[in-house]
Amino acid sequence: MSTIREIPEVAALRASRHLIRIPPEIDVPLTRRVRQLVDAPEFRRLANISQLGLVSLVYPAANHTRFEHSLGVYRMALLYLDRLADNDRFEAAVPPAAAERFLVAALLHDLGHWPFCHPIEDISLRQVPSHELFANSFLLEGELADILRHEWNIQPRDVVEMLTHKPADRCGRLLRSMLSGPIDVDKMDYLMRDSLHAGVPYGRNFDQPRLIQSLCLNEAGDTLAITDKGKTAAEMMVFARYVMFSEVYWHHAVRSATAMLQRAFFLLHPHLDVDSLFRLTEQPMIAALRNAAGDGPSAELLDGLFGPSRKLYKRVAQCSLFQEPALYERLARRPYPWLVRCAEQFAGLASRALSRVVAPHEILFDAPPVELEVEFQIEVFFPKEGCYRQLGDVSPVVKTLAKQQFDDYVKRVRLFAHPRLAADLRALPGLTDLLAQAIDLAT
Ligand SMILES: Cc1cn([C@H]2C[C@H](O)[C@@H](COP(=O)(O)OP(=O)(O)OP(=O)(O)O)O2)c(=O)[nH]c1=O
Repeated sequence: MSTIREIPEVAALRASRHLIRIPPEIDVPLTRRVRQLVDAPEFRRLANISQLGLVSLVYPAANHTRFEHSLGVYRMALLYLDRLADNDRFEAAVPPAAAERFLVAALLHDLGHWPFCHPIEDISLRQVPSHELFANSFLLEGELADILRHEWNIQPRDVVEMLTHKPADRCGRLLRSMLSGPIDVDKMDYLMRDSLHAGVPYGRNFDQPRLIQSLCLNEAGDTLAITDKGKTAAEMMVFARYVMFSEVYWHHAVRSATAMLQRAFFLLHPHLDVDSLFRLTEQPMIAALRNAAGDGPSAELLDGLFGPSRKLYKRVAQCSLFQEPALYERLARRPYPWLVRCAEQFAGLASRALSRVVAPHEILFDAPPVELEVEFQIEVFFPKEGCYRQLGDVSPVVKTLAKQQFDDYVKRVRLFAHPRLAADLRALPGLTDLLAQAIDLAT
């Protein structure tokens, strides 16, 4: 095999047999060695982990799995390679063997995800590994590792490196930007797929084929870029991501459910064996958490999420950076245990103000996590002028939505309370002072 187009999987893009169908009417071509990976237990596990976790409590059809998404990402990786195979600079920089490793890395990029991975990772507990690190145990040994070695002639360690390390060489940097960057194969699939299953148009409202058609290399030749033909599609993708965050991933009821799970996990984690817990699929993990909760405070939180009736905590107060910058700045990107202390202090103050017992777990503070989202920095090539410019410099939409603190626009600070308390707390005349006092006491 001497060219990218001769890679059997890229050639199979034009095949009419051995296809897996995924929504929306997309055929993913399978070669024998791809099927072997997809059928391996480490990959099958993803068929029992939902992509969006608690989002389905708000958007009931958002039940698609990491398995479906991974197949979508793999097909997207094939389309990227097929397009870039026409690019002389790409062909010169990326040998076919490296392109094959990229395909495998795209397919396996989510192997380390466990159920409800994002909310749990976001609270940054010492005992919780990153999902990228957790993937090592599924990638480096077992059936899947044997298939990589014997059927693909790929060392599992090289896939781990491609997914987790900052590469020093040009080829590595280029492939890495296709796996994790502003227009990576992951975002291209999940924005469309999450939007489709949630039943909203926002994440699908950009011209994917046009964007793929415009893929090229940046001026230095070590990162993915686009030509000016893809500029509008890229701007609309930035907007799609912004709206998906505000309407789906950071929807207030999704955040209520997220804050409930985070507090339950935080209360339980000293008694959990996280390594074996994270190997479970979704339903067994829920059962293990509820079992560990017994009749302690986390049981009520977990029951509201996973019990026979849905009882999400209600909003008592919320603000963005623009509404209340001082309050926002005090709560955003602070360590999670400190947010729990704020909630405990607020529960004490609220007990006095309402003259009834408010238990600490009945109050939840939710705020943007420490980790910031990826910035949308991408070069645009203007062939007529023969120059490259940053998309943010030629697009007011991107400048506003992506360059300047994407997180502060879409992620709010919120105070949630148990439904039996929320209305009374909202009616308290001194609520804002109570909030400020709780933060002072926790600091
Ligand atoms: C941030 C976030 C993402 N998600 C979903 C949206 C996507 O389907 C998926 C994205 O996460 P991943 O697939 O883990 O990818 P990522 O974190 O590398 O994403 P990005 O490149 O955007 O930084 O998780 C949530 O459900 N809740 C969240 O709070």
